[in-house]
Amino acid sequence: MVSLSVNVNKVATVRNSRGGAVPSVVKAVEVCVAAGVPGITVHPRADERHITAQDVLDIHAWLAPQRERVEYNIEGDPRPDLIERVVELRPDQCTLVPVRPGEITSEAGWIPQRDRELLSPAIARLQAVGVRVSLFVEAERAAIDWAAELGVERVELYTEPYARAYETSEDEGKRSFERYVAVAEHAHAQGLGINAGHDLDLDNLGLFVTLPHLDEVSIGHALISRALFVGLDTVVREYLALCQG
Ligand SMILES: CC(=O)[C@@H](O)[C@H](O)COP(=O)(O)O
Ligand SMILES: NCC(=O)COP(=O)(O)O
Repeated sequence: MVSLSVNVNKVATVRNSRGGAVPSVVKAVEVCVAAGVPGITVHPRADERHITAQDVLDIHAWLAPQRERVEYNIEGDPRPDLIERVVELRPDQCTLVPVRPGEITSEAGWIPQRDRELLSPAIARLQAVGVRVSLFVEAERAAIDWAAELGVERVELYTEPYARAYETSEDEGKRSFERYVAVAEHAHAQGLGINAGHDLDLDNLGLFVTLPHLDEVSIGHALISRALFVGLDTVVREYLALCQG
């Protein structure tokens, strides 16, 4: 079975659009856990445009009694303050994701053979306190070899190219998926665990979860977006009932 880690960044995006505490990110985590998810993901960015340092702590505190059955995955670039926070909290997993100046969302995996001075000390520091490290990579053999060389436990395959191909047509999606299959086999042969994420949704996920050796998918944008529409009808009726007395 593939583990689902729900990324709650988007809940914080809505909250931050107005300030204050609504909607509560911890409450969203609570609902996800009550629904049965085995994982929660956050991606605290340096500018705190969604998940804040306080959210990382609050979610950690709420998850603490659940950690036997719910994994906490903190994603981000290996900037010193984030690595120190992760070392202090010791979540189950830290996914190291590159950041490009000005990006709206993640745009690519780590480029093989670059950023060793940045990645190696961060990986060593995290592993020394028992945090599993996953490296966000393109679905390419060279990226897998680079991850294996760096000694991480897992890779997270960047699935946006697959999502875009699937959007074009199911056949394109299948062709793209075959590339991921070959890369997953290669990663598994090197002893790496396999995660995947970015723009996975209810349409493209069915095929993707058949990827050999897939351990975990992390999904945020599409899942939270759909939750709005699944819930909107109920909420409008609640408000109508009050307005109509
Ligand atoms: C690594 C990855 O693909 C996702 O975590 C993505 O970066 C989500 O971050 P945003 O919510 O900031 O777009
Ligand atoms: N690691 C990917 C993730 O957490 C969620 O990505 P997305 O579903 O918001 O694109």
